[in-house]
Amino acid sequence: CAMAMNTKPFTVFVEGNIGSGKTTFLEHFRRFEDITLLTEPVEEWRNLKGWNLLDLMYKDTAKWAMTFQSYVSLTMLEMHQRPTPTPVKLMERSLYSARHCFVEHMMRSGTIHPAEFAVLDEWFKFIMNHIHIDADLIVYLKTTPSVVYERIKKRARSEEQCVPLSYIEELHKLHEDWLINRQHAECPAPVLVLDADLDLSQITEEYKKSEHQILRKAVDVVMR
Ligand SMILES: Cc1cc2cn([C@H]3C[C@H](O)[C@@H](CO)O3)c(=O)nc2[nH]1
Repeated sequence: CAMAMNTKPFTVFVEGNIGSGKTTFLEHFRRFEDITLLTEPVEEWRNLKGWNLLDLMYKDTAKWAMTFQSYVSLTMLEMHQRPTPTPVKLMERSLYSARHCFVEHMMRSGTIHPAEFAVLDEWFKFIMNHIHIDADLIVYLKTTPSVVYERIKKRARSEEQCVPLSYIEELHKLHEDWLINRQHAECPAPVLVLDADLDLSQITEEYKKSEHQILRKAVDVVMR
């Protein structure tokens, strides 16, 4: 059903560690015509005018992490701002996980210089204070670091093969601080936690739990 352009879509962020199954989760909703799926623009990060920023970041993190996260945040902002013709919009990750998980980790681990962190943080604060970001629900694909570490090995995305378990564990803790302990207030959306350790066969039940909640909200938005 066409969306009256004056109402905002019910916007869902799908968040979780590397290898937690976000893309698989989003693809589960591909069949619904009333939902717009915005998957992580990894291909844009892999080819910005011929430069593979993702690979550069993993290969020489100290040199390229700031540049990479700066571009990731720009692509995220573009996705947040992209007009959505459907009542529901599902996004893979967000400006919030960019700042509170990835940039935060890079600052704490000393991967980026405090001056670089300060610049990224000023951009984030400016956006938070001047641009309205829709956020109605966060689906958190909660995983155990060792489980996703094995998946990353199996998935064998070339740039990630040197990712150590310690990085996955630190990213997990930052997701928990943000989504379970709610240590950051900019994104007040409720969090639906799914057990994403489940393997593909079992996880359909978990998806059904979120599907009901998301689609019911979509009906509310359309009927508003
Ligand atoms: C918002 C955001 C997403 C994101 C992904 N990544 C990395 C993790 C994975 O290896 C790959 C695809 O998610 O990109 C990152 O380093 N920083 C990020 N920030």
